[in-house]
Amino acid sequence: MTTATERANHCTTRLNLPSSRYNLVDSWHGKSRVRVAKVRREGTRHAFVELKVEILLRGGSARAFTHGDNSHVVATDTCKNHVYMLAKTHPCSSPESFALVLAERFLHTYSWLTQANVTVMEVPWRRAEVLGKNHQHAFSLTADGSRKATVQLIREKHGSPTVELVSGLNSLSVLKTTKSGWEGFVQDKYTTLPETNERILATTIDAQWTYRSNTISALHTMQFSRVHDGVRRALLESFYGPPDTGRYSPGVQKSLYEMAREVRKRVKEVDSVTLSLPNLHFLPCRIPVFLQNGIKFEDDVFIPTDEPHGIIEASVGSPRLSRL
Ligand SMILES: O=c1[nH]c(=O)c2[nH]c(=O)[nH]c2[nH]1
Repeated sequence: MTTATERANHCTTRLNLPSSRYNLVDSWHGKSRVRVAKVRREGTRHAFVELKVEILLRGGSARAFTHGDNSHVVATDTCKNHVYMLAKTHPCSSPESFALVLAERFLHTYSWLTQANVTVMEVPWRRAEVLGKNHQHAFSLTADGSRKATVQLIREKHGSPTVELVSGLNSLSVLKTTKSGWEGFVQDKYTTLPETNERILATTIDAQWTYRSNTISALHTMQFSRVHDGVRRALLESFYGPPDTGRYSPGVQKSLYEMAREVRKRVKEVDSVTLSLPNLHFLPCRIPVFLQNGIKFEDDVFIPTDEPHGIIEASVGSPRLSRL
């Protein structure tokens, strides 16, 4: 679920670095893609959740790498078992809460660990609707974006552990057929793209956000599902614009900024928002057979492409977070 470089960035170095050139600098291990599903039964009405979990543990196991001494290694198989054990008692109602409790469980159980990183992705099953009614126990898989949470829990020498929680909404695909353009960009001998004030705008939103309150006790009482719904609504409503008129977008960059600002404006718990928006091009269909037959492109027939695509990313947060 994460790349090795992301994991390396994640596992901030707290080791005493060895002086020799080829010593172990840092190490961690864990289990990836642990899948678990939970049914919560409230009478005949069931709730269903499927999670994909990744665990990375740091601390105490350097000698397993350098000397083959596994005496302080929690087997990756054991890591997996903790996921199922927790699912038995935890409602699994939000990836954030599950990740937080799981990370705490590792630090609490194994005293030599200095850090537990847990990422939980929720598979987007939604309650089925039949004849306009919510079904009691049937679900369908949607392409409506999925929730993700990453918790980094660090044991401090004195006092309680510190925590960093990043929530995410991934792969939420959106499109609008007008009220989008791209003009005024650099023109030089390499430029071939014509300017336009009429085009399709399509993207797949990947959003990540951090929280203003970053203490374990504040996070334990946070209503993550309400926050998530608020973030989703802010992103979508900002991208779409009002239903009757829409809102003109002069570029993905401006849309992204407006979307992120809308999240911060509406959802008070959110601190910084990072958005990654691919620009999924729908090319005007001006193929030779159209031209030969005198058929004009009238903003009607397009050729959808997914490769290559533009990629526009930015973080929006308090001024103290700004690097620009
Ligand atoms: O909204 C856009 N932003 C860009 O940076 C860009 N670049 C491009 O070729 N088309 C677009 N569209």
